[in-house]
Amino acid sequence: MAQLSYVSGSVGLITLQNPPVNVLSAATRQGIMESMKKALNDPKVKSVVICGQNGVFCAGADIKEFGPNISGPSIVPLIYDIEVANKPVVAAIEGSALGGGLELALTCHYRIAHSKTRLGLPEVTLGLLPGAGGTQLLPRLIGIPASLELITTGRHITAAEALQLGLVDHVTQSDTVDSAVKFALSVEGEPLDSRRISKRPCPHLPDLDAVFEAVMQKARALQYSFFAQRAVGRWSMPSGASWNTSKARPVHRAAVLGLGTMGRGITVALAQAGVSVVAVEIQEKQLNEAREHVYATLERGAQQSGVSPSCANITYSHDIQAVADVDLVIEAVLEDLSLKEKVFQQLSAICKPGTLLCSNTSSLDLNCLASQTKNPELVVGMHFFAPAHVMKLLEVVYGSKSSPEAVATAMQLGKKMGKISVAVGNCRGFVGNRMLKPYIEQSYFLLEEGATPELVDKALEEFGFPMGVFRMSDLSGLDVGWRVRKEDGLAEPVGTSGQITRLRGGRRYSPLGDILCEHGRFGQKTGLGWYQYGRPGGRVAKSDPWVFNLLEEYRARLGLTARPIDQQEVLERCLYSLINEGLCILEEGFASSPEDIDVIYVFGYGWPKHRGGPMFYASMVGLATVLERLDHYYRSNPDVPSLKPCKLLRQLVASGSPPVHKWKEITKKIQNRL
Ligand SMILES: C[C@H](O)[C@H](C)C(=O)SCCNC(=O)CCNC(=O)[C@H](O)C(C)(C)COP(=O)([O-])OP(=O)([O-])OC[C@H]1O[C@@H](n2cnc3c(N)ncnc32)[C@H](O)[C@@H]1OP(=O)([O-])[O-]
Repeated sequence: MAQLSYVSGSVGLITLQNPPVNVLSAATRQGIMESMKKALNDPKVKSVVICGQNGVFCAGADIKEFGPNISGPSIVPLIYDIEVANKPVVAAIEGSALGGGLELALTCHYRIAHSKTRLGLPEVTLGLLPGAGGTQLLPRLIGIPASLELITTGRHITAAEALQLGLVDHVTQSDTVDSAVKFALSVEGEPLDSRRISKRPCPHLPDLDAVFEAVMQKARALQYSFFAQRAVGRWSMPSGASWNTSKARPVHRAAVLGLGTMGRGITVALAQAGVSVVAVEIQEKQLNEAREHVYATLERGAQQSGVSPSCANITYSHDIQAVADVDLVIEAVLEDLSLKEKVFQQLSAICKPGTLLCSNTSSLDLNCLASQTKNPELVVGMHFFAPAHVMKLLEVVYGSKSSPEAVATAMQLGKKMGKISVAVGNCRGFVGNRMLKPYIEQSYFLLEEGATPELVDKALEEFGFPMGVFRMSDLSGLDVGWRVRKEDGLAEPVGTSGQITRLRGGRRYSPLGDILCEHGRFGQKTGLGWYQYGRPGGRVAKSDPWVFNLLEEYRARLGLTARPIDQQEVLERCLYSLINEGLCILEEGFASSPEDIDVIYVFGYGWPKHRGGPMFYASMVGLATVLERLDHYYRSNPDVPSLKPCKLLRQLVASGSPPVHKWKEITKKIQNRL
């Protein structure tokens, strides 16, 4: 499970051979030990290179071996013997170097990594800590803060980040083993003491407590998120109805109406959950494309999970009558209120009594849809997030007439589909999208005042979002928001009046997004948005001089003077306005707990899990600080109501800023007064 060969005359090449990912099983450890001994005792060998077969270095200890009776040589003395070797040992790292695999590389004297390698110490995701020296070697190599972050999050890093941290000595784009052999030849005979990491003193960190506190804060956030994710299942409605007083109905057959992107994803998710699906699409071409797309997606999913595809669960039809005998319908037609109202009228007439009628709408008023039916108590929203068969979050939206049984049924179906279902009220945008509005609004205002999309996105991505607001908007499509703003009468085409106005109904408004759309810049789908992507459908965002020129002309035309804006201001204005909106939602009773809001943002909007969620983060920053900063920004932007601190925030601060799990009492008091 490890083989020694001789290359370039004096290099002993040890190849780990335990497909597919060269885990350190007993036989592999035995093979490494024997090969290393042979190489070190062979006078012809002047240096050693360790690599992995199949383009993977090593995925760590063999998890299948975990248990009381691990056989074979222990891993710790094995890798220690490498470090004390009197010939240079070079790790040729490609594919993955994870856990014990990275620890093996750390005991080598040098590390050469291919540019596509992923490295990390993921033990914490297995409930372990690195057990082969990683906790001692890593801090001595890259320092305590970076080591703590890698060990406590278990995240994988790229070769580029590893090089930047000093974790590897060289990154290659060519053949990794060749590069490592050449490197080994170049260091033969060099002194090795300075290359033995365990010999280095552990770095002294003056603010070690603060660093550990930051780690503890992440741990607290992850633990909070763990429990919040479970708390949302104990939902309640303003009427007092709740999860333990409402009985869900069984759903054996469900229909999906409208097989666009969302309808297809919902069909896949239902089929994968073992629910029999009637997939209905009136346009023949769209129906056929959907059938192929769903089949291919199920096939791919089956290959990954090893479960047989569930296509037998799905029947397709272009006739809405096909939904007559299902238990529940999920409508996913175009986001157009009048069209949806017509559909709900038809469904109410066609479906058997007791059928639940659900809409996948992302922000339209559920009460309008319910009012088109004979049984408005059977209407709820099931707001999925694209791609619907992947994203974990499901907002279950109750209208004013939705029955607790209908909510319980939708919540249970969501859970059966592998979703994290959160019950929310029927305000505009529900919870997630409603909070997104001030977040995006502030990002536009920051551009007007001097920021660039790159600066804003960098601040948000360093905070932990997978994508900053502008890259995210380019991904989801700028035309989506543009359509809503036009329907709301906000997006006036600049061409007509020639004037650019920045007030709508007495409130500050930025038409920057509208201007991009008027130029056909919808984001990735058109290849141009806040960034350029090379071609329609391109994924790699590159700065676009056109955007910088637009911002300069725009500011000049409006007499705006750009000022320096730092990352802290970006975070405060984007995140605190979002947090404030979330507190308004709590105050108005459209979410029943701060945990609901945090779970929605972590699982639906990319909020970094190690920061707990907007509400938890606000409590960590300090509610008094959030209040003070919002007051500050509102004073200088009185025409931006989303910066005005809400009553609940003031009440919480006045009550001594209690921890998140104690907010409910105060929220109830305010709601009762509403
Ligand atoms: C001492 C030390 O301090 C401590 C104590 C430790 O080291 S603890 C261990 C720490 N290491 C890990 O946590 C790494 C876990 N693995 C991965 O993250 C991924 O595998 C991968 C490396 C990124 C490749 O992903 P992939 O998508 O290309 O392939 P795959 O489908 O995932 O995996 C391909 C096949 O390899 C199996 N496999 C992968 N890693 C394994 C491991 N560490 N042990 C046993 N089997 C493993 C996996 O089950 C699958 O097998 P089968 O199902 O086909 O029979």
